[in-house]
Amino acid sequence: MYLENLTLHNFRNYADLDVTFDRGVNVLLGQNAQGKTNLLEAIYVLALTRSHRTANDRELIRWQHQTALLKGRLHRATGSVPLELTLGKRGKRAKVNHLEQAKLSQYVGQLNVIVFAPEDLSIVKGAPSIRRRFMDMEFGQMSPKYLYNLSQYRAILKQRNLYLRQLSRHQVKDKVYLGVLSDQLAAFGAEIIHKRLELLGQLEQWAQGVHSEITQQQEQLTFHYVTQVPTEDQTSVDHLYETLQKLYAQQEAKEIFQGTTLIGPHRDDLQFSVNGKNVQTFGSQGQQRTTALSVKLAEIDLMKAETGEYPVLLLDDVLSELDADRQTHLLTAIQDKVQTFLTTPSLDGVARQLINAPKVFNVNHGILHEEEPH
Ligand SMILES: Nc1ncnc2c1ncn2[C@@H]1O[C@H](COP(=O)(O)OP(=O)(O)OP(=O)(O)O)[C@@H](O)[C@H]1O
Repeated sequence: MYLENLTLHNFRNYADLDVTFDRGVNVLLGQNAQGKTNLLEAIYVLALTRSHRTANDRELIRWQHQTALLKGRLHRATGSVPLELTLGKRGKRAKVNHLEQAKLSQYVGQLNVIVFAPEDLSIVKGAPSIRRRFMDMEFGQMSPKYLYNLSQYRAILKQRNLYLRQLSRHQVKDKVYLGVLSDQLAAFGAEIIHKRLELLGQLEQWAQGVHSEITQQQEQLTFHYVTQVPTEDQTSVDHLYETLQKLYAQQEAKEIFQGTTLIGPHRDDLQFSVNGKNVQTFGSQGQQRTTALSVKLAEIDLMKAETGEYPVLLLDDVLSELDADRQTHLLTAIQDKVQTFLTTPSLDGVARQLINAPKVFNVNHGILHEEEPH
């Protein structure tokens, strides 16, 4: 799939933008703080209805304005799909084919994007919450059911934590209601863990191939999903469900004491190892970078396998973070395959030689000027 064009109205520092993209590589060139990342963010928001940089939608609306409008025509194998998203004070509205979608989860998944920014190195070295967010954002795009289970899980988790706090403060006594919430949480939690395991298994295979190629067969990358559910109970949704139920029963006193839910996919983690050693703790900077790059490139193939089409790739200033070999690997892997948006302060060195006929835009204070093709 690729994004044919984009119209923005009062999004970040873009008052009005109307631009047509290339189906190959689009380069956004410019000094600091001109709006390069804002444009990638706009594409990400058009795809997922939320930003990868902020949880506060207000920040996305141009200062001194009340609403932001994002529109894009998406090209899919089955035809063109107009997408529209309005962000306002009272929330957001999303349209597919000019039809308003009752639920945002019905909208997400039309346009699939993968973003790769320097912060993505934190997928490897950062806190577990970053890896959970990574799994949720990527798998949510591939599976509407995953997204649905996740939103149900989060809602019940909130209720359950509130109730555990009330129990711990002796404001309520009835544990039957806690049991009901635990049951529901176990049901949605089991679905989430099961899907994560399934998709991680596939992602691992793709990532192993890429990693081995980048390191000239010197390194083998492996994934390990870290959860309190023992491996032997991870084989089916039913097993996961029963085990989670048991764990909630066993840990009840502890959870009431702490006033929070200690077990479930919101506490799980993902571990990456290179040649059997945890790369988060023992890996060199280079190994961590290669791991992050392998995982990102693997996502492209996984998304194609799951959805039938390649996603759109957003590369935010990553070239400067990668050495020449890794840059070469990245750019050759995407050539003529994936529509790519790449921000950079300058297009010198490897990139200029490797990118085949890019469409280059100069970004200047929220205005785009297309460069004449070389
Ligand atoms: N809601 C908003 N309304 C208007 N302008 C905004 C808003 N949010 C951010 N900006 C402006 O957008 C600019 C930042 O743009 P962006 O983050 O895209 O930078 P960039 O071109 O990617 O540069 P860098 O290479 O430094 O990351 C800043 O000038 C900032 O003041």
